[in-house]
Amino acid sequence: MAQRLVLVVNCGSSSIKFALRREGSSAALLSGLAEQLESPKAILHWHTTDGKQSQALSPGGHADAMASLLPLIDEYADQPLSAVGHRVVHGGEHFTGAALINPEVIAAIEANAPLAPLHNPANLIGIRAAQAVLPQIPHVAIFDTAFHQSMPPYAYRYALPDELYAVHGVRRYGFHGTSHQYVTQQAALLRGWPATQGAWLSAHLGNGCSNCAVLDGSSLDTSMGLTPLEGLVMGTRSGDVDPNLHAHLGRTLGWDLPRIERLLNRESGLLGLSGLSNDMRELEQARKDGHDGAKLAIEVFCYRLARSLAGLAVALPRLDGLIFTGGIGENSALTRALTLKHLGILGLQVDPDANSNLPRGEAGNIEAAGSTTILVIPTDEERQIAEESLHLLDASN
Ligand SMILES: Nc1ncnc2c1ncn2[C@@H]1O[C@H](COP(=O)(O)OP(=O)(O)O)[C@@H](O)[C@H]1O
Ligand SMILES: CC(=O)OP(=O)(O)O
Ligand SMILES: [Mg+2]
Repeated sequence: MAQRLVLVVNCGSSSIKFALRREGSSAALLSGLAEQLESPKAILHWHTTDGKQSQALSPGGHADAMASLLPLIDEYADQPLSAVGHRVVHGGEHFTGAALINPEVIAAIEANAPLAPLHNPANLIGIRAAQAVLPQIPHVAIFDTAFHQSMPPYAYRYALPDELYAVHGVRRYGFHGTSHQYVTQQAALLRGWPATQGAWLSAHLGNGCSNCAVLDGSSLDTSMGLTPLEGLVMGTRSGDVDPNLHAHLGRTLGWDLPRIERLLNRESGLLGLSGLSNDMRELEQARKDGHDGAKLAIEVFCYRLARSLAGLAVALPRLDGLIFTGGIGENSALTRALTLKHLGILGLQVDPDANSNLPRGEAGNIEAAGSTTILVIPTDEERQIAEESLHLLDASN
């Protein structure tokens, strides 16, 4: 039987990441990014075995971008698509795994949108745009939250009156599950273990950042909560603040909730601390050039990351290894080194040469002799989404 083809769509607020994947293959036939949508700078980049190319897009938003990238799918797909797998960030408690998209699933994603205001609305736009252009093919939703449904109540409950959980669903959900699951499986395979073995801490550091404690293939705790704002310092998100900040800003500055939500989600994190940028590459350069804000932002980012990892370690009976992933985790030797400076308490010691000289895009060990394992593993959410989409189709046939 021919290996099946899957289109993976990860629709963000101003971008669409996509990949065309063949079953069982580690490399994508085609992968790309449509970014700065709804602006005059809207552009589509894609990467195939022929190399990298780009094309300007009309500033018409997600639906237009989907229509523009479809001819590429037609060009590179050498057989009909079997499925379209969509990343969906918040699935609430409804979804412990992948779901075939139908009107009820769309309604559940809509119902969870207030809990992931930067993500779910964009995910829905992507689903609708893709369904409009590919109506005959099964569309599958893969939820960031699903992997964390294994957390025990003592990890997912807030210390709030029961009614808020039982009636209103206020609890910790966790996100980036696809990535935490993928990299912990890869870590086990690198050890020569079955994919679901081991006691791991995983740090997914992209625009959004979260940590996760995984034991034998199950998430036991994670740093994000009800929404993707809790926990670590991120590109533009504050991560944890004193919950009384809201009342304080309301009383002292007269700020209403939308203003505070914008502050915490879009104006804070690395961007707010540095006063310069949410992009770690720019901050590293600025730090070298003596920019105090960039230096402070990186220090806070790394200290808070280490503090969260040390806290999550209590979820595990032992530690087989720490994994760095995501754009920052995979590429920023500085972030890894500064974070690991705080983590001697967990038996983690970095080898500076291994850390600085890791070949880009490859998995590798960066621990010093005698240290607990420290790995850098490129995440591949698209691969995991493609595989889970096909598993769901197989299970429902
Ligand atoms: N070579 C690099 N050095 C330091 N940071 C990097 C490097 N490459 C990418 N990054 C950082 O990775 C972050 C984006 O991560 P990514 O995983 O691509 O984000 P997303 O969550 O949108 O998928 C940005 O802060 C970017 O600056
Ligand atoms: C959930 C989340 O934060 O996702 P991203 O990193 O894509 O923003
Ligand atoms: Mg990402």
